[in-house]
Amino acid sequence: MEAGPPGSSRPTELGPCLSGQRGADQAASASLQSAARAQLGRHPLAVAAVLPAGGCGERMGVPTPKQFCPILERPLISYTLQALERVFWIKDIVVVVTGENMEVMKSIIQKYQHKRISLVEAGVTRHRSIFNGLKALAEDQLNCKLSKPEIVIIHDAVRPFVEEDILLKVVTAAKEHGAAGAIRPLVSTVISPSADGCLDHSLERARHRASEMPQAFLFDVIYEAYQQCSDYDLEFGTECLQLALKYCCTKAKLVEGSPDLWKVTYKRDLYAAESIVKERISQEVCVITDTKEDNKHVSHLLEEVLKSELNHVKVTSEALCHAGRDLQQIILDQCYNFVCVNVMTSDLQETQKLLSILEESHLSILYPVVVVSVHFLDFKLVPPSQKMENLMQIREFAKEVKKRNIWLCGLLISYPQACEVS
Ligand SMILES: Nc1ccn([C@@H]2O[C@H](COP(=O)(O)OP(=O)(O)OP(=O)(O)O)[C@@H](O)[C@H]2O)c(=O)n1
Ligand SMILES: O=P(O)(O)OC[C@@H](O)[C@@H](O)[C@@H](O)CO
Repeated sequence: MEAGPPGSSRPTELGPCLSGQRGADQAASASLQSAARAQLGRHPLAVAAVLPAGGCGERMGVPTPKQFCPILERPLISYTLQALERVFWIKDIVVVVTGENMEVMKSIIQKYQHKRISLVEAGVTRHRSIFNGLKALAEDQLNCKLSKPEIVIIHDAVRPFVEEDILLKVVTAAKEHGAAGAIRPLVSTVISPSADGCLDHSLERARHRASEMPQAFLFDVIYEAYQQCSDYDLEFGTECLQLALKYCCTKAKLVEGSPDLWKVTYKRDLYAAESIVKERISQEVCVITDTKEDNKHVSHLLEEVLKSELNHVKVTSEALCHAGRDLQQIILDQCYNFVCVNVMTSDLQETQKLLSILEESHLSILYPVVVVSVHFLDFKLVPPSQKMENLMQIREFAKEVKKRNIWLCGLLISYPQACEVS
């Protein structure tokens, strides 16, 4: 489906979403969903989200608008979309992008299989972009699948680390108060300069807070506020909560958020975001083996060593022959790191089987999957050079699977048969 004509607010819905990827999230979200039902009332509220993503990222200092800058070779905005997609009670996600970035956005949705996304054209300021997103939800257009929600979440597309619990808190608070927004303690003290560039006064830091996102509103409140909004506010304003207060006399409920709600603004924020993503996907390692006794023995030893070396990481062992059952569950639980154990063989059959399973699972669409093909060989029995030929195949393999975001490497370990590995 094409996006609406330039400048229109007619949205477009694009792209199916990952099924497997969401398995673990469904389990995790189930408890929150029941909490949501309890807090949002017996008849689940119609909740939609508007993600302003029409900026140029001037402070980032790079040609690419920061929402499209890569984190682990995947655009930043895709992480935010994934975070919102994990929340099953958000029925529509309206992404507001400039006309020139519409095609880029559509390709991101297609490549990462995002779902429930509608695209709307941005305005020249953030408030105008948000207003365009709200119009798309307000205008009951016969040919579009969007309908006016009771509650609308507004969340900057460059705040990727948003969790379901803060979304539920601001939506629940907005249902009661008409508006709600996440806040964080100030890190620096706010001061007010005088005309001559000297300190006029400073604000008491403990009595003030930083306004973050997500924010949530009764749709009619925030839509009315934007319709009443002055051009000055649309041009220079930075705070949606203030619009609800100024134009609808609605005092937003302030909700303490987690430290992860920060906005990617400067280049350093991209590096920080990438290290957070890396840390999150490095929480589990799965040692894969076949059922040969030797392999099972070595993989068990390897598992114990990894557990002791990576004591904060969950290490599991699985036999590849149970792939249909156990490995799929491990994949659903979002393990992205695999060690494939091969004892006394340099052939890659087991590793190839694992790679096929991983490719079929689409696990690597959203995050890179790391596979280490470990080969324990007795160099006295067979000279390494002969075995190295086989293992050199792994380089060709690695080039091939890298195209599907699977990072494969090989490890050759001397494993003298004479001694028992204790
Ligand atoms: N005309 C605009 C300007 C900003 N935004 C979006 O509003 C969010 C927060 O704004 P900000 O961090 O200021 O983004 P930029 O305006 O892109 O950054 P800069 O001010 O450094 O140019 C971002 O997701 C940005 O894409 C938008 O939708 N439309
Ligand atoms: O001013 P910026 O466009 O960088 O940021 C916009 C908002 O994210 C920012 O004003 C928050 O404090 C929430 O309102």
